[in-house]
Amino acid sequence: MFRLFSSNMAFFTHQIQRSFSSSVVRNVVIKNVTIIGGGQMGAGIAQVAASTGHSVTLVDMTDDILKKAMKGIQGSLRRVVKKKFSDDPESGDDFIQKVMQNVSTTTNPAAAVTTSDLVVEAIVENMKIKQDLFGFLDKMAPEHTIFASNTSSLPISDMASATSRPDRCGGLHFFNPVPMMKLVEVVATSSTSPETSESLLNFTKALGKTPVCCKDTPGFIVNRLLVPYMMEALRLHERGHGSKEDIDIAMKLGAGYPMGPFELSDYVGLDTIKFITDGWREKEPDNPLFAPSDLLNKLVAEGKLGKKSLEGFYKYNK
Ligand SMILES: C[C@H](O)CC(=O)SCCNC(=O)CCNC(=O)[C@H](O)C(C)(C)COP(=O)(O)OP(=O)(O)OC[C@H]1O[C@@H](n2cnc3c(N)ncnc32)[C@H](O)[C@@H]1OP(=O)(O)O
Ligand SMILES: NC(=O)c1ccc[n+]([C@@H]2O[C@H](COP(=O)([O-])OP(=O)(O)OC[C@H]3O[C@@H](n4cnc5c(N)ncnc54)[C@H](O)[C@@H]3O)[C@@H](O)[C@H]2O)c1
Repeated sequence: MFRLFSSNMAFFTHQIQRSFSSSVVRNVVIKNVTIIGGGQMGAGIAQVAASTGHSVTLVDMTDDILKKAMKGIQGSLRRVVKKKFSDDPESGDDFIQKVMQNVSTTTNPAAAVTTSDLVVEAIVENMKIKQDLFGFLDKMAPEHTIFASNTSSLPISDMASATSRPDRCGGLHFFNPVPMMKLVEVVATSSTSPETSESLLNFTKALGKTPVCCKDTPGFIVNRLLVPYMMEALRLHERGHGSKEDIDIAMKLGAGYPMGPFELSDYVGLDTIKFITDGWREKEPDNPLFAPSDLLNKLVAEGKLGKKSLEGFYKYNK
């Protein structure tokens, strides 16, 4: 009798746990966010999430990188409050202080995800490294945690396949500079659950951004159009058909772009542009849109990665 009772209890407890965990999974209200990678994108995402009241943990490989990221966030916030609190600088200072208090940093990703509702990875554009990270974090994060990638070009489904939660994986593709750019591409794979997509869409709206829904196709919407354009500008220059300065002026004044293609490539990072096109070319070697550029390869080999290394197509001051 007791055995029957206890086995029934075990059954009911199991059912309650299942329905509880599935309802948690269904309704993820994102409050605690872990961002992995404190480079230009990760720091920007952390800033925007913290500015909108989320509790953010920023993870990178060394304390020095994290210190630099926090300094960058503070600098960017100063630019934001200069506008937002132009006639009340004291409130601006308070705002910065509150936002900075919403961000903590660590070099320990396992500890960072234990209370996380959402993990956003913004590390190097390399599938193996991203898969290793997702596979590792999958074992550490709670069941309800959603994993999102900020990848520019890699299949989200391949990253999701490294986890036991493909239904809770998706893409959140932000644009550089994150505090200024209004768009976020929300990417669903064939395994992403509608509940996960909804949570991600609600999160982007809570950040004050405008989301668009994308399929898990190379470059989603923006990069599938923008990257071939930047590469064609490079090849046009390599053919001797225009100086980089003239091409930049032409696209700004003739097409209304805020930056020319060389300025924008430097801004994005030449290593990132190369990672993107090399990856696409591997899959479609004959597609002329993904043809390589000797000049891009040379600059990256020399460590001239654009604005972040103070030299790319152009030189920059610190
Ligand atoms: C490859 C990836 O996967 C996808 C991508 O991200 S592709 C890249 C997408 N990004 C773009 O296309 C960016 C194109 N460039 C731009 O929109 C603009 O040049 C820009 C917003 C970056 C800068 O604007 P611009 O007018 O040229 O320069 P600037 O005067 O310095 O800045 C304009 C305002 O933005 C603010 N701003 C610029 N960067 C900022 C930052 N990082 N943080 C906070 N504020 C910033 C400035 O404070 C300034 O404010 P103000 O109008 O009150 O003075
Ligand atoms: N640069 C852009 O304009 C842009 C725009 C949208 C998306 N993206 C994508 O965002 C991602 C990051 O790009 P970024 O420009 O910020 O690069 P970045 O080089 O500025 O920063 C990457 C950061 O990740 C850290 N990192 C690398 N491996 C790590 C690991 N295993 N654990 C913790 N930290 C790690 C690095 O130390 C570095 O600080 C890439 O996937 C890129 O394609 C870039």
